[in-house]
Amino acid sequence: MATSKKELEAFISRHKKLLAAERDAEVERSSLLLSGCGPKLLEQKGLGLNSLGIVGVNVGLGGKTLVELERPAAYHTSQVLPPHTIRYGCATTLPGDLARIEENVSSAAGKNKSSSKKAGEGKISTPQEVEGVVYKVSDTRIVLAINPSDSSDGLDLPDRCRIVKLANSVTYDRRMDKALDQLQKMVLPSGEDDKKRLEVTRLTEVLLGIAKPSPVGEIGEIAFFDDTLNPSQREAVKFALESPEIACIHGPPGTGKTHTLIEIIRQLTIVSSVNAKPLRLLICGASNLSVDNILERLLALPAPEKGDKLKVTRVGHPARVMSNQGVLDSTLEVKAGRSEQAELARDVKIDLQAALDVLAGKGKGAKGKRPRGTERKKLWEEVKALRKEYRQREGGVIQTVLNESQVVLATCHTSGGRQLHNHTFDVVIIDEATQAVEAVCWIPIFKAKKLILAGDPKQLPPTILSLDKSGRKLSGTPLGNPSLSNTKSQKSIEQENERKVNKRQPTGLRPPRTLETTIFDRLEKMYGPSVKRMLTVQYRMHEKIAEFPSQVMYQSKLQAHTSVASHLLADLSSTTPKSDEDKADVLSVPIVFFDTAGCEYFERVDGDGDEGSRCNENEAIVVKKWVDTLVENGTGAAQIAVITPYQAQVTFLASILRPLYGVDIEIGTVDGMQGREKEAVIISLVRSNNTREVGFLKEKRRLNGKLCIVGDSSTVQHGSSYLKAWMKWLEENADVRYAGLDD
Ligand SMILES: Nc1ncnc2c1ncn2[C@@H]1O[C@H](COP(=O)(O)OP(=O)(O)OP(=O)(O)O)[C@@H](O)[C@H]1O
Repeated sequence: MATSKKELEAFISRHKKLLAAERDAEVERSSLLLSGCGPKLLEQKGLGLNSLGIVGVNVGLGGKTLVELERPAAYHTSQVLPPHTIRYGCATTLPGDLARIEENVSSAAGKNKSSSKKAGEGKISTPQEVEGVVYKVSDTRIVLAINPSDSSDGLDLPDRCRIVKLANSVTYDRRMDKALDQLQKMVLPSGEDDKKRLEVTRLTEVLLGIAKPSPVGEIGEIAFFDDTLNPSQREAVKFALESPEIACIHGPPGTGKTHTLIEIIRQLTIVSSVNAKPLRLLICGASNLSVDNILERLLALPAPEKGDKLKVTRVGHPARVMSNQGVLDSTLEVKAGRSEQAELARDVKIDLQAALDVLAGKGKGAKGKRPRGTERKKLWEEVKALRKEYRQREGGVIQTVLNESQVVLATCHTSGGRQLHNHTFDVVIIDEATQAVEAVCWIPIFKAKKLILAGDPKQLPPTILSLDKSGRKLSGTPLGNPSLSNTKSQKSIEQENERKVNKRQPTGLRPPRTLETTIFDRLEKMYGPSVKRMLTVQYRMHEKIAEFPSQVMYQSKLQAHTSVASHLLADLSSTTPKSDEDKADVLSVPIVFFDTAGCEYFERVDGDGDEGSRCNENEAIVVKKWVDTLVENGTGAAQIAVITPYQAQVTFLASILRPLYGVDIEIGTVDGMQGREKEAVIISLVRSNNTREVGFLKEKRRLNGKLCIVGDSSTVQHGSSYLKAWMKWLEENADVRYAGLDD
């Protein structure tokens, strides 16, 4: 099926076009928001933070200037930052949002100011404004990294400032474009120079259909480290070890995808019948969270009986604010800081910090006065020279740490940074590959000979903004999975899925229709089911709860492990039924459906709901009654989570539940949930919505006890065919109850 030159061209140019469209959409969205809103509204929308003070200007890795901001007590009663969306990492694996520090001015003035400039344009607008990438965020502090070159003519920040989010990193980030350029030069060299510089690996050829995957090598029996692995996990490990170039691991929620990856990592890093020498691995994830998840599990492994503990280094910033110490100690930054060579760099850093302090008016006897004029210029010259020296010394330390690391972990995007520039690896593993756009996956792929992808193509694809004129994703596919977007019954969805799987003929290299087509999807289409192994035992839900998703999305292949298959709330030692009736009706039923059809519980659009956020108060009251019943029967509030698709409903539910149950009970939208394990989950559907995914399925937590759905089957079934089928299934399989509030 060797891919033709024309097909390669079409594939790469389509990717470039889609990325450019995505960037335009992001810039347009940011500019619209910034020009249309004053500071107060921006803060309310989570796009700005007002009245901040600068608490530090420090030097970070790479000699970057790190500006730290907090809410000074003088302007605020609470130091805690209000809710906001300014992030230092996002779903598409980028490093952090682009934000601007500017003077805190009144609403009207701020509005004009913001509108004067488009997001992502230029760097420093006036001496009072500076743009940077969000480097770290905690509850009380936000840190921006300003590029050395951007601050080289002097940082002169206002005393009272604010931050506005200019854009997600997609807007300004070029690493993905660079990866596509590199791919193009590799496979479509325009001259001898390209040919000489960029050697095409067998892996690249296989990924693009230029060459077929090499035959799988038989490796015989494997001595597994983890003897609790189930047969599908063992098979996935074996497949990943014996595949010469690519292996995809399909892990539906709770099937132990991470568990399996950890075994693969352990196997690859030892000498065995498969590897004559321990291999060097690059482990990437679509998000910082996914990378940290693997890192935490690797750190928790027992020390090996013989030999050294695995040398693991995390490049980039751990996502969790409360990251455990082990995670922080594994970061390149901390490791580099602790090495002996670091002493040398440290001296320069101290001088550099001192010079920056003088510039910020914090020098000895400066009393807050910043040097001006020629003195300032001279100091900046000094800072520049010190920075250069620091970078060189620090570079040496970093390379030493990385050269000694057998396993390096980073987001796909971060793996394209300067620190890993000349590093190569035997294997690259990309976790949550179904939530990353293909271009970002290529960044680490260039560094390796073999690729292992893990993910679940049935869960939400990467978030894409670019829409065509008719409001559809660029271009072609309506929102969601095409197979689910027409009205079909559950049976026909199942049959169609079955047919698709059986009939699927491998295809050649096709240009993607949208950025939602991930590399995982594409390889499956290109090479058929033989390119992947699926994990088929889930450890999170009662078998009845998992039945519908298993049938519709996983061809009924998903089974519940015996530890969860029949687990009910009644099995918990903490639950104490009020009566035999409650024991049977409340604690021993896996799925309850409060169908509000006919009750006329109308939803309403939230007051300032420009995003059309909706709320259904009566439905919320049904939820509350059920929470009350669960708690009366001994279920702890901390064991309960309430999920709903709409922020307005979250707010209303919180207003009636928090006064009674405090912060223990978790209430949130599917995306915003914390991921703690819960025994009982309640879903408030509010109305028909077009998510093709039923919220609880995306849950990262254990949901083994009980699921309760509150919704109007007659409205909801007008949503996607998936929801329609789910409603039907619930009517037939759940314990359907009348949701009237007459009493
Ligand atoms: N072989 C196994 N034996 C016992 N428990 C297991 C096994 N595999 C996985 N589990 C348990 O299943 C749960 C899910 O595992 P894990 O977090 O690895 O899954 P995952 O597929 O990565 O999850 P996610 O849905 O978050 O992607 C965990 O509680 C884990 O301990």
